[in-house]
Amino acid sequence: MSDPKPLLLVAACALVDSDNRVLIAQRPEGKSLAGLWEFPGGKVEPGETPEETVIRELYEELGVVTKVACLAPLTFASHAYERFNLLMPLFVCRRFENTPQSREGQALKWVRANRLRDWPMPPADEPLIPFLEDLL
Ligand SMILES: Nc1nc2c([nH]c(=O)n2[C@@H]2O[C@H](COP(=O)(O)OP(=O)(O)OP(=O)(O)O)[C@@H](O)[C@H]2O)c(=O)[nH]1
Repeated sequence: MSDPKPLLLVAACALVDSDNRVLIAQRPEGKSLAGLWEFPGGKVEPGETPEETVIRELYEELGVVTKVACLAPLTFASHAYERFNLLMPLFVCRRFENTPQSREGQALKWVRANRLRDWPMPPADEPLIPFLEDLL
């Protein structure tokens, strides 16, 4: 019998600009799911709240500064990947400082919610799109 699949907690954020577009980032070569477009975020480290994870990752990946009060929970993704089960809360953030810049070599794109399907995303993300379309 193989070990039960671990539950991986990842926190992600849809940054929304003044034109109601959402930021997506392309996963770089060499990582799992390379080439797919995703919402900024990452694994929740021990002792972190998901909000703290998002704030840390936005800064590390994009140089963006925000705070807990500017993160609104929108929905979550739950997806069974081959090696783990992903649970991923998705926050929305409209108030942040600094223009997002690619700090880890990832391509960035601002897209309208109703155009997100034009950009291939990980399977866990597809059910998130209607929530963003409704909101934006
Ligand atoms: N940040 C982010 N991760 C996502 C999204 N959708 C999705 O399935 N994931 C998965 O959640 C995990 C995020 O972890 P991470 O971003 O810290 O991991 P990582 O780059 O070190 O990649 P790796 O450890 O999978 O190679 C990855 O397995 C990624 O495939 C998303 O929209 N944003």
